[in-house]
Amino acid sequence: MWRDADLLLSSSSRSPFVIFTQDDLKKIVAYKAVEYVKFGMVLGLGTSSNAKHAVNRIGELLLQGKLKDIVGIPTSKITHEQALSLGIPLSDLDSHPVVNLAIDGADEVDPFLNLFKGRSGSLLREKMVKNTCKKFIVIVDGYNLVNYIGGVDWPCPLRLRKLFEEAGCVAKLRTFGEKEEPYVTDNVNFIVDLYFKRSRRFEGC
Ligand SMILES: O=C[C@H](O)[C@H](O)[C@H](O)COP(=O)(O)O
Repeated sequence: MWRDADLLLSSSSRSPFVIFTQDDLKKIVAYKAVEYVKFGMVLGLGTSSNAKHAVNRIGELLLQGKLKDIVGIPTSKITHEQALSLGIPLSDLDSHPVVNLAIDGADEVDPFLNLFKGRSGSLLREKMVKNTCKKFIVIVDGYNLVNYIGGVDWPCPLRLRKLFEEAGCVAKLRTFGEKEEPYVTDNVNFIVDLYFKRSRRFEGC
């Protein structure tokens, strides 16, 4: 199945084929997103397999002196620890209530750019950062592209415990390390992994 396969892409008609893994592609879009980071910004640091690469890149640029005077607001404990280990200065929304730019991932993206988020269990802080940021960049890869939100056969974490009790459903609150609650948002700045899109030509390889 193409989603599970390594991707075979040609960077130009003359150069040899290059094999990109799924993780390589996540890194490419994450690095592209980090190009929007400027000196002096307050940054929302997202929590996802894609955003992880963005945080790494921010740390790398800081170390190289190519980025200065930024402060990060992590959206989860795991991102907090990652950023700390990279020497990224951190703060919180109490001290920095306005976030200039947030970079995060998403679980699902439909053709109208509606998003589904929250399966990685860090949604509360993600929501708070998203609601205060001036610019929100969501980085996704081909795994996340769906025809319609909620159509993928994955668990859908909800906080609507009481709403479904009458129907005999029992809600389970998931904790850190699992997936917690979803939300759908739209009208965001959005970078689609173009490399992955192109790779569809190689579907079946
Ligand atoms: O709660 C988690 C966030 O909304 C994540 O951004 C989302 O679950 C995507 O994470 P991943 O890229 O690790 O699947």
